[in-house]
Order: sequence, then structure tokens, then C-alpha cells
Amino acid sequence: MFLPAGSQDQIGQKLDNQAKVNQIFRKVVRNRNFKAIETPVIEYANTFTNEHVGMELRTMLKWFNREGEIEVLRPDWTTAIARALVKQHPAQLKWFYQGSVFRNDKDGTESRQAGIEIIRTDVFLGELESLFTAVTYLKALNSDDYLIELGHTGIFEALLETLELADSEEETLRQAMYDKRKDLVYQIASKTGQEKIAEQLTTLINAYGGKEILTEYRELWSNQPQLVEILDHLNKLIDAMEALGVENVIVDLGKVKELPYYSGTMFRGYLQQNGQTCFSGGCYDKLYEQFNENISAVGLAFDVDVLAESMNATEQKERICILATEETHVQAEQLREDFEDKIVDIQYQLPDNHHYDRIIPVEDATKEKAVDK
Ligand SMILES: N[C@@H](Cc1c[nH]c[nH+]1)C(=O)O
Repeated sequence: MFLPAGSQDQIGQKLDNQAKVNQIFRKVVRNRNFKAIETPVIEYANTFTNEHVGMELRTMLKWFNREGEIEVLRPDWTTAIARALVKQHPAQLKWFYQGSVFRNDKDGTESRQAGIEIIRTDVFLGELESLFTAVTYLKALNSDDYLIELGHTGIFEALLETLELADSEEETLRQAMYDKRKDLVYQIASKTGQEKIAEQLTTLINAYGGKEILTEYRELWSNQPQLVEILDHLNKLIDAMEALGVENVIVDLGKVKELPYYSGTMFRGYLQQNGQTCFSGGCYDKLYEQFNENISAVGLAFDVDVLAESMNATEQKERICILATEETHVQAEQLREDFEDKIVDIQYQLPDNHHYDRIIPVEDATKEKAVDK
């Protein structure tokens, strides 16, 4: 009531968990030499909808400003940061951010992210740094039960190109592929008369699993060096992860890009407990072409809401109530320092339905103190 659909108040434990998730993130990324950046919540729609970025205006929270231009609430950090970084000193390569994105194609219009972006860096180095940061961060959160999935835009996009579909049909096919709808994928692709590509696309839907999938497809695509190169690249990433002790990595060769700007490796982390996505990202060099910059860019963003929700309830601290009076209130306040790291309330009268673990009248607490000394 009294709130637009998708907007929500938040209270208590949920906020404590979010704060903790954010605090640990900041510590992890600062230690890895990422620098903080924050872009404004309000931007021009065009920053996100121009042909280089290609996000859909339909999904954005928007309005006209006085000059008649469309403004939006930040629908994506990565794009906003690319706009901002063009004006920053090129020597700083690693950046991080924490804050909300707003889109009306999800349940809630606001979702909280914490992310990293790495630019002007060797592709393999940037990808591994992104993945290793994710692994380190999840470990710091005690979230060990996750799965990392790797994909590459170059596979589906290469097959798609040969079909020569209209833009809208490309999007329908991409969505069908994302939904793993074999029937629909086959139907759309075979309409072009290219039966073989249609079949390849439908089998690609099942091409996910461990490194054995890469071996299998290396044979299958042995006469397509471009695709073999992609497989080798993914293999190299998995090898490095395994060498670090990260075993829970799979590939999905039929993975399609969920954001139009991806071009290259894509990653996604899932929590095993509920299958929810806890981070996603990938390479997006193309995004910088709009600024005539030919540089590499890679990054990923964590879903703070998902991570906060998955956190174990924080350990319960003892709750103490110091019973005071107007006369002894100051004394009660001074007593707080004896109960460091406990939750301490001061009351003049004990509430009827209280949840305190211990109730200490000021006089007793003072006596306790005297005994201690
Ligand atoms: N901006 C992406 C995540 C990302 C960060 N860097 C690259 N990709 C998202 O919201 O899913």
C-alpha cells in the first residue's frame, strides 16, 4: 500500500546482511587494488539505448526532463561506468562500485549490485582477475556452495550470423536459446532453409557440463579454427581455476548473451542451495567503441540481494536491558562501556512483551562493577 508496484521498504536483519555483504566486498576489492567509482542515479536514456549499447528503453524507469530529453534511473552500472571512465586517467585499470540498478522487467524494480570492471588489460589476465575476485569474495562470505558457469558469445553469434535473420527474429531466437526451448530454436532456424545450422543450434542447447564437453566439441569443430580457439580459451580458464582449487566450474557452449554489449567470455555464478544467480559478467570491449576507444573491458556484478538473503543469520548477541530512572539515566549510559559487543537498551520501565536476555537495574550494574574492581 502507498508504494508503486515493485518498490519495497526494507528492515532489520535484511539490511544488516546487506551491509555486511557490502562491507566484505569493499575490503576484498580494495585489497586487490580496485578503486571506487560512483556514477549518478539519474542519466540520459541515450547512454544506455544508443546503438553501441543496445539496452531496451522499455525496461527502464524514465521521464522527460525540461528540455524534452528522456532521463532514466541507472539501469546498468557497466555502461554508466564506461561513460565515466573515458574521462578518467588511463593508468587506473581496476574499478569497483556498490549501489542499485533500476529495471522494471524484474519482480522488484530496484536491485542492489556490487561489481568490478577491469579495462585496458590483457584479456586472459582480466578474466582471471574477475573470476578469482569472485572466488575470494564468496569465500570471505562463507558461501562455498556455488557453481561457476562459463560461456562465450562467439559460438552462438557465429552460427546466428550464417542464418541472416532480421534483428527482431535474432532476438526471438536468442531468447528461445536462453530458455533452452529446442522446438522453438529449431523452428526459427530451420525456416531459413539451413537445416544443418538449425540442428547444430538445437544440440548446442545440451552442450553444458565439465571439461569433457570441450573435448567433445573440439573434435566436432576440428575444421573451424575460430571455434576451437574459443574452446581452448575456456579450457585455459578452467585449468587456472582448478589449479587454484576451484572445482565447481562448468561450461555452457549454448549460452547466449543476456546483455547486448557482451563480446567474448561470459560468466555466471549460481548458489547451489536455491539456483539463484549470485554474480554475472563478461567481456564487453564493444561498449568502448562508442567513444572511439579500442580497449579491452571485462567485469562482473554480484547480486547483493541474493547474497544477503543467502547469508546465515548473524550470530545472536546477548540483549541487555539496563533499567534506569531519569535520575540514573546518565549513569546507565556510562555503564554501556562494560557491555561492549552486546546489545544494550536503557529503559525506565520494562516493556510488557520484551525480548531481553538479561535485565539489570542500574544499581545492580553499578554494584557488579564495584565487585569486578
Ligand atoms: N552489468 C552487468 C554485469 C557486468 C559487470 N561487468 C560486466 N558485466 C549486469 O548487470 O549483469
